[in-house]
Amino acid sequence: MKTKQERTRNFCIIAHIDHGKSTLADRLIEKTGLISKREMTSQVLDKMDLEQERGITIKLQAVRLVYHAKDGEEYYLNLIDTPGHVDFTYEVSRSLAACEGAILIVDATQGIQAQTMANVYLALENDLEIIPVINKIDLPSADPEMARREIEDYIGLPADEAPLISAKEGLNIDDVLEAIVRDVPPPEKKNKEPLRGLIFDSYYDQYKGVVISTRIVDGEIKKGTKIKFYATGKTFEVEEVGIFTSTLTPTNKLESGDVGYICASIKNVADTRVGDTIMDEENPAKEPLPGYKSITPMVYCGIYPADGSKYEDLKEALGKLKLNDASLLYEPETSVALGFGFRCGFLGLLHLEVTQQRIDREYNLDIVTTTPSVIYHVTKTDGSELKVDNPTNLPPVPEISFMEEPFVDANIMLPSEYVGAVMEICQGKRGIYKTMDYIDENRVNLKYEMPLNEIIYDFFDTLKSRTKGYASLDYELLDYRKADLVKLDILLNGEIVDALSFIVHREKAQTRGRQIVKKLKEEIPRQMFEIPIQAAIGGKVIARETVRALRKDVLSKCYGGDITRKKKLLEKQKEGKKKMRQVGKVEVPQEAFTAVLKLDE
Ligand SMILES: Nc1nc2c(ncn2[C@@H]2O[C@H](COP(=O)(O)OP(=O)(O)OP(=O)(O)O)[C@@H](O)[C@H]2O)c(=O)[nH]1
Repeated sequence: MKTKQERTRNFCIIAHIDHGKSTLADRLIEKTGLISKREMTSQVLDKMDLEQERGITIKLQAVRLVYHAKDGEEYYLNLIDTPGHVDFTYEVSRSLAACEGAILIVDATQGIQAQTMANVYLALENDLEIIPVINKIDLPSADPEMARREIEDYIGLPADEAPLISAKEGLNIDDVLEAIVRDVPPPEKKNKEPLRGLIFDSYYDQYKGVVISTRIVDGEIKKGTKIKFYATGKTFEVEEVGIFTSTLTPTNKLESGDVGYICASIKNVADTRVGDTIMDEENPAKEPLPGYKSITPMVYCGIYPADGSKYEDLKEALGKLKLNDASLLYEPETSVALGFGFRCGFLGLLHLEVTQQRIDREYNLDIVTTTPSVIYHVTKTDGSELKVDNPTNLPPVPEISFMEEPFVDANIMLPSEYVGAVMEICQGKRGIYKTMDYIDENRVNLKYEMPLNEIIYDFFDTLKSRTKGYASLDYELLDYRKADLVKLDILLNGEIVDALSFIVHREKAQTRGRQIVKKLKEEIPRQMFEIPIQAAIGGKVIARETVRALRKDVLSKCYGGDITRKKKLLEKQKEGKKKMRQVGKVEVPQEAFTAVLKLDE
């Protein structure tokens, strides 16, 4: 009879988006009988509504499965879910650090994609045993041989015995479970050492306070243990420990090798940083677990209530979102054009979009967001340095000695026929070509170094549309580089609209300026007076359009006509007005603030 620890496997599933991670997780859960098929709503692991709708995994979750293997033993399989998007790379890496093995799903119709590789590298960095699995073999266009070849040739993993499965139809799922038992090493047991637990996730629960997901690496933890978090230095007394089944199930203790949860009346998720080490306050380990990083947002924008009187509601909504999202930053800011609002920091564009949608949907608030910005490093002529995430805070030009912008390493995987088109896009975005390798005879991996501020303007959408959706992208921050950057202001009726200013490379300022004034002309309705729309750099106008004045009284059409029609027209106008922002004398529709983000290059 094997010990409990010999019968434990900690693993996660890694894949490119949409290759079937959540679907396979569901099948594994179903097969091991944790939840009966009838009870199962689809995709248990993706708990948040929005995640289900967008088909992406945002919050990490873990679950313990009990599997009766063919060798007659009963195994405890701890499945740790990982978020599936580039914005959450650090969280993925910490989840992987909680495991000994990873199932690598490759879609048999698509082969290896950018995030397949990004995830493989993360798994290798964490010394995980990788088990390749080829999914979607039920589809007529599936080519399992191609997927196998790519796994062997490009990743360098033997794939002869890779299970060929259909997660959707539940085909060959047993092969995956057996491979986990056979190939993933059991956790090392180090019960005698002082406690060290890795935090790989946490969320706020109304009744229990913060619930921490942890992998106990050394020692043990139980109710009453006084714990200390290494990075934040905060101390708490443990109230409950347990494991994740379909709910939280309390246990007496968690010990070395276990994956489970801890509650300790913690009020603030920011005290429980992903990657931090849980220690025993009375018997602290000498060193924390490796790999802790405090993550900083890369993309910033202003968020304002569309209706100024809803400021307090927006504040409350952000506060609640922050309860479960330690990486969301916000602080009050004011804008001349938009009034009172918040400057918010995000891990990336997807994180921004998801937050925007949650405010809209869960809190039913109409918001206006300003142009997203990256963080620029500015060195002033007096030698001082500052970081600027809001164009409005850029010092006057004569005070700036030079500016630096963040660059990323971008990996783009695509069918070779689109190489020309993609190179053109990258070059247009100031990309610097590095290498091109063949994944197989039809697909290539292109590497570029690119300014992050170009990626946040529509790069991903352009890439997808020019490659019929076949290109996949992954990027990570590389360094900061000097660049000739300028602040582009937009003036309406001669006044700068601060919410529309942004920082751009000088070479692109002219084109962008022209595009924006043109777009704004389409968005801004004619008013009683003529409205000049100008783009300017440091007071010098580089582009201009004019919205001509309304000449006729709109109501004149109905003059003497029937009164209901007139009323309707007035009501319609009133409704239209609600969505308008008053900027100086000019009424600007809310959409205008975001329309400038979607410019065709
Ligand atoms: N035909 C077929 N479709 C599948 C199979 N597995 C998954 N799918 C479909 O592929 C799509 C993506 O599957 P998910 O499981 O949501 O993918 P995912 O990798 O979890 O995606 P993220 O959570 O965004 O990372 C869904 O529409 C699934 O129904 C399969 O074996 N066969």
